[in-house]
Amino acid sequence: MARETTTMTKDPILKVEHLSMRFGGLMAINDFSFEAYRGDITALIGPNGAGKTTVFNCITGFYKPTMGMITMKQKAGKEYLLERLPDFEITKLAKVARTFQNIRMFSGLTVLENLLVAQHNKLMQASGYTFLGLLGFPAYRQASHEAIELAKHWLEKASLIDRADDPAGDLSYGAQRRLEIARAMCTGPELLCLDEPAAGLNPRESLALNELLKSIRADTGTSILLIEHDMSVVMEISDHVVVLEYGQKISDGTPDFVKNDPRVIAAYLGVEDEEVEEVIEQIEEIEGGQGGTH
Ligand SMILES: Nc1ncnc2c1ncn2[C@@H]1O[C@H](COP(=O)(O)OP(=O)(O)OP(=O)(O)O)[C@@H](O)[C@H]1O
Repeated sequence: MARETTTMTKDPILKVEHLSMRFGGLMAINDFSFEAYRGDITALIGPNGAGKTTVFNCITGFYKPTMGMITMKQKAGKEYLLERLPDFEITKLAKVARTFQNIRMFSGLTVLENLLVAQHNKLMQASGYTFLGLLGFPAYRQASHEAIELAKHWLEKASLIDRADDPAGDLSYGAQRRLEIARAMCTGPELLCLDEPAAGLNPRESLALNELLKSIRADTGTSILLIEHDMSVVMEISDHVVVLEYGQKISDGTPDFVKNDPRVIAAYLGVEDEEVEEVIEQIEEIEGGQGGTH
């Protein structure tokens, strides 16, 4: 497995160690370890069926791994073993939020209401888990005002403020994807996990997504972990790329390092290990040939 060493001095927010996940006779993830660094956009890539979504489901509590340890280290130093937490506590306590490959939102609620539902926990707490909200209790009124302000903030960021009162189901596909990200940001995550955020987007929507993710990284310092097939998105916005093939890590480093790694090139071309060198030689020949024409 190829690994670049320059990233090793960074501060990890997420450590996945010796993760394995078995489905009956299928070992979907086999002794997989990697780290995501604080403040980085980390991309998890690999061919279809490599195990990316399974890793995500283990991190976010949808699956309990067969083996392995997943440690989330918050900014303030507190650590959580995610494989031991139920999924709702992974969001609430560990501050890990996620979006899904298939968009999940309340399409009959307005765009703004979707972001308020995401802050339900905070509002319930302010109501003392009783009817204090109905009585206009000051602490509840304050929390409710703050929830609306936070929702508006993320609607601005996601370029959706003009659509705040429209039903979420009326938004275009690309706008729904941005709404999902805004909704996840309203839970105040330290780690935002995005499952194929660019899937089905046209080039203009893809560009808007890139800008949103880069602004989240720059303005909030939130770390982002994403699964993505669209290499233009991965190479444009990622600080760090981890590559999976058949449930095992085959490469780990910067986008430049990974895209030039022979194992990665071979995995994407679907060749056997013993053919890797041959494929690299062919690629070099082609690149050499192209170099002469520029
Ligand atoms: N719940 C499950 N039960 C049985 N097998 C599963 C389950 N979830 C995933 N798998 C299998 O585990 C392997 C990895 O699947 P996974 O969806 O994690 O891959 P992926 O890299 O996300 O693929 P894609 O890029 O196509 O979404 C596949 O062989 C898949 O069929």
